[in-house]
Amino acid sequence: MFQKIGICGIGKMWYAIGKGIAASRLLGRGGLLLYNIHNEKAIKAANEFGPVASVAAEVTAMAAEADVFILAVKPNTVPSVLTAIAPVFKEGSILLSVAAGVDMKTMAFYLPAKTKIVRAMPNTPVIVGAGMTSLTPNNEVRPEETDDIIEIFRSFGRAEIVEEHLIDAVVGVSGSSPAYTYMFIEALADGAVRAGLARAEAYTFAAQTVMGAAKMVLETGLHPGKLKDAVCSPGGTTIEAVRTLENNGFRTAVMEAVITAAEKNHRMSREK
Ligand SMILES: NC(=O)C1=CN([C@@H]2O[C@H](COP(=O)(O)OP(=O)(O)OC[C@H]3O[C@@H](n4cnc5c(N)ncnc54)[C@H](O)[C@@H]3O)[C@@H](O)[C@H]2O)C=CC1
Ligand SMILES: O=C(O)[C@@H]1CCC=N1
Repeated sequence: MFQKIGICGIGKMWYAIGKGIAASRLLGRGGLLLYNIHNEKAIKAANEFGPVASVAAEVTAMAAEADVFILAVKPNTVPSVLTAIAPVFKEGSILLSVAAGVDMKTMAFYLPAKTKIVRAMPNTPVIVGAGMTSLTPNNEVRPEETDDIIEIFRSFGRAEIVEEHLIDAVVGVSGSSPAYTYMFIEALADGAVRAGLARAEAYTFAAQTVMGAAKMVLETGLHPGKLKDAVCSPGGTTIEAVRTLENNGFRTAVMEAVITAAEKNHRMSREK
C-alpha cells in the first residue's frame, strides 16, 4: 500500500472520502496530506481526521511528497494545478483525477513523460460508503498499484476498471445518476402525498424501496425485468402503474438522460 496520499480539493465528496481513508487504517500517522486553496477547509478536515492527516502548506510540497496525488478540483481548475505541480511531481507517483471530462491525453500534456495517471469517476454515495466508481489506469501504472487503488475505492463502495472511452457511459449511468434517482424518489413521495401519506413518511417509504430494489438486483443476480414481473400480479395494481409509466415515456426519458450526460462528458473533453 502507498505511504502517502495527497488530496487536492477538499469539497464535500472528498471530505467524506478522506474521512473514510483516514478511518480505514490503510495509512500510518501523517500519511494523508490535505490541500485546499481555502486553507480553512483543509485545516478543519485534518483536525477531524486525526493524526493520520496533515495539512500541506503548498500544493507543490504535496506533489513532491505524495505517492498518490488525488486531483479533486473542478475540471476548469485542472490545467492550472497540473501546471503548478508538474516541475516537482514525485517520480514514480500516481496522479489520480476525478475531474469529469478531462481526458488522459490532456493531463499527460501537462505532466512529465511517463507519469502514472488514473482517472476515477466516483459518485456522491461514496459519502455513505455506497459509492460506485470506475477506475482507468494508463499503461504506466503497475498492476499491483491498480489493485491498491481499487482497494481504496472499494473501502467506500464498489469499484470497477473500465477503458477510457467508457467513462462517458459511466458518467451517465452512475456519476450523474444519483441526481435523477433523487428526482425519482421525490416524485414517488409526491405521488404518495397526493394519495394521503405524510411527507416525511413518504420519503422514507420511497427511499427504502429504491434501496431495496437496488439490493434485489445486486444480490439475487436476477434480470431487472424478471424482478419487475414478479411484482406485477395479474389484473393487479402494479401492472396499471407500469402501463402509465410506459404511456408517459418513462424508460425513454431515463435512457435519454443517461445518453445526454454521457455526450456532455464527451464534449467536455473536447471543449478546451
Ligand atoms: N459531485 C459529483 O457528483 C462528482 C464530481 N466529480 C468531479 O469531482 C471534482 C470536484 O467536484 P465537487 O466535489 O463537486 O466540487 P467542489 O467545488 O465541492 O470541490 C472542489 C474543492 O476544490 C477547492 N479548490 C478550488 N480551486 C482549488 C485549487 N486551485 N487548489 C486546491 N483546491 C481548490 C474548492 O475550494 C473546493 O473545496 C470535479 O472535477 C467533478 O467533475 C466526479 C464525480 C462525481
Ligand atoms: O455534474 C458533473 O459534472 C459531475 C460529474 C459527475 C457528477 N457530477
